[in-house]
Amino acid sequence: MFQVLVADSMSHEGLQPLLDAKNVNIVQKKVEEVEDDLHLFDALLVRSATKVTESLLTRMTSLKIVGRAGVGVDNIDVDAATKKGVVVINAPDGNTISTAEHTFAMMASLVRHIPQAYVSVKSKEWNRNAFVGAELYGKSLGIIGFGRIGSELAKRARAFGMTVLVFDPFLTRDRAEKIGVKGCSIEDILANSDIITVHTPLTKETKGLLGKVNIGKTKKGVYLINCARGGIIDEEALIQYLENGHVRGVALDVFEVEPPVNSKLLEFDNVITTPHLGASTKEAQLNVATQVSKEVLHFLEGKPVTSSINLPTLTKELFEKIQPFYQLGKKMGNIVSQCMREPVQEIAIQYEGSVAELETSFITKSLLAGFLSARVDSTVNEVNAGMVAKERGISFSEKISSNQSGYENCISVHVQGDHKSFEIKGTHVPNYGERIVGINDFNIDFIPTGYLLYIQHQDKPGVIGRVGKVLGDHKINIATTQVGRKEKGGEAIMMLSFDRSLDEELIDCLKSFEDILSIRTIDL
Ligand SMILES: NC(=O)c1ccc[n+]([C@@H]2O[C@H](COP(=O)([O-])OP(=O)(O)OC[C@H]3O[C@@H](n4cnc5c(N)ncnc54)[C@H](O)[C@@H]3O)[C@@H](O)[C@H]2O)c1
Ligand SMILES: O=C(O)CC[C@@H](O)C(=O)O
Repeated sequence: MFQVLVADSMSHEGLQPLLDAKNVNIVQKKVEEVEDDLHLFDALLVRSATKVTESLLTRMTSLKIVGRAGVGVDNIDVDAATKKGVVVINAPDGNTISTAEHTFAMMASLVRHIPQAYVSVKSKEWNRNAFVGAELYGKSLGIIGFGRIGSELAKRARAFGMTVLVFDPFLTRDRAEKIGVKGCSIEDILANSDIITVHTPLTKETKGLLGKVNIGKTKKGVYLINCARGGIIDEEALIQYLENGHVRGVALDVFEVEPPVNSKLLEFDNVITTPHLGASTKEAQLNVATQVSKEVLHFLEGKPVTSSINLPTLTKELFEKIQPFYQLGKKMGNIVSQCMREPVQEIAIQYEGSVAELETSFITKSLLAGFLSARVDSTVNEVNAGMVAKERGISFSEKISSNQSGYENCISVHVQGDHKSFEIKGTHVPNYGERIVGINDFNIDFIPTGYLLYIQHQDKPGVIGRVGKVLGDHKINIATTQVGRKEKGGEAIMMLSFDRSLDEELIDCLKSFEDILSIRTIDL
């Protein structure tokens, strides 16, 4: 009999697949209430309230799977779960419509002062002049993060006659055109939107995305909305811009700390809030609970799961053989993503030599995960990478070729974007490790690890020396250097590695050199 702990409140109807299963016993209690029995549970189902920490995972010694009835898994220590061999699944699209509708409701409430007017009428006032609002019609809505929720919101905004501007590193021209929105840079969104709403996950890239600098670039009188995750809009900066009147109004469903009992934001009349209600509809809760219940049951019964966000389903033996290429693939994907910072439509992977005899689809997924994780968040991995890539309109293919690389094994990747393409080659040498041996037709040889600087430059005397001098002047120690060129005096590349990351100011200084064509930092 499998023991399943449902630790947060969940739709009873949605739990029916588990309740109906003859081999499952469900306990619906908070973690604190079953502290002594934690070691008995095979599965744990949560929403966002229960924090699935490393310590909780350690105490749940029989745990095999965690099911998150919702999208964000920021309340689950996925790395710790992965290390312990615990599968984490979520319900990625069950609450999309509810959250998009909630965001829309917040937007309408914000520009028409509905919450403030409600409170006023309830206090027996009848003050029509105090709540004159604005129409949504004809306004520009900037959507940052154009995944499931962002796209659903865009459809609704267009139906209201709004101009929709969208920023998402994954948005390709094709996808934008299909949905009828305008893909643009974040700078365009900041400068031209009347209302800006964020729909990204909370990652190290999106934390504070709307902070002191970026809010300062918005139109005076802008409205801001966050129904994604607290922290994407920096609360301290937001308070400053509310105080100086730059931001006209804010709608928040989520906060850096929830509940936000001590937050100064609650003191502003033009900040409207809900207590993380985006997904709180009967429909969404039924959807997400049903999705995770079915998946958990499948998993416990030994059937495949489709929405796992951490573990690959490989046998240990096969995994050991693939492991070195798996790692190499992930790093190559990550390098490509960081070098090619523009929308990508196609990723073509070619395998040559001994690696081609292995189950390459796993390496492909690992490579995609490396590529996507540099853009999405840490929850994209080899299990869901293919699905996420397709959702983002990125096609990928793999080809097995006869070995013409000159190496015992070789993985080549060609990435095609809207305006540019990028190529990289890697190999794994037994007892020696992984090497990147080609970039865009340049032969090179470096270990993909640490902090790297990829510089394209003219092959002229003194360029390498000048770079070295500036780094030296800033007390930056170069750990390794690799250079490559195709012909004397033509285009050349440098790959430098460091023990620590380089600051923006230094990169800007290097970029200003005449013979430097481009610079990319790569953090592996
Ligand atoms: N308020 C709620 O109750 C509630 C409910 C559901 C989801 N959420 C939050 O909403 C978020 C979005 O959900 P979704 O289902 O649309 O996820 P999604 O993965 O479909 O979409 C997220 C999008 O953000 C984009 N993105 C990532 N980094 C970016 C960056 N730096 N700049 C711009 N775009 C970036 C990704 O490319 C992706 O398209 C979730 O991560 C979750 O945290 C909140
Ligand atoms: O469980 C909830 O209600 C919140 C869910 C939401 O934040 C999510 O990420 O799916």
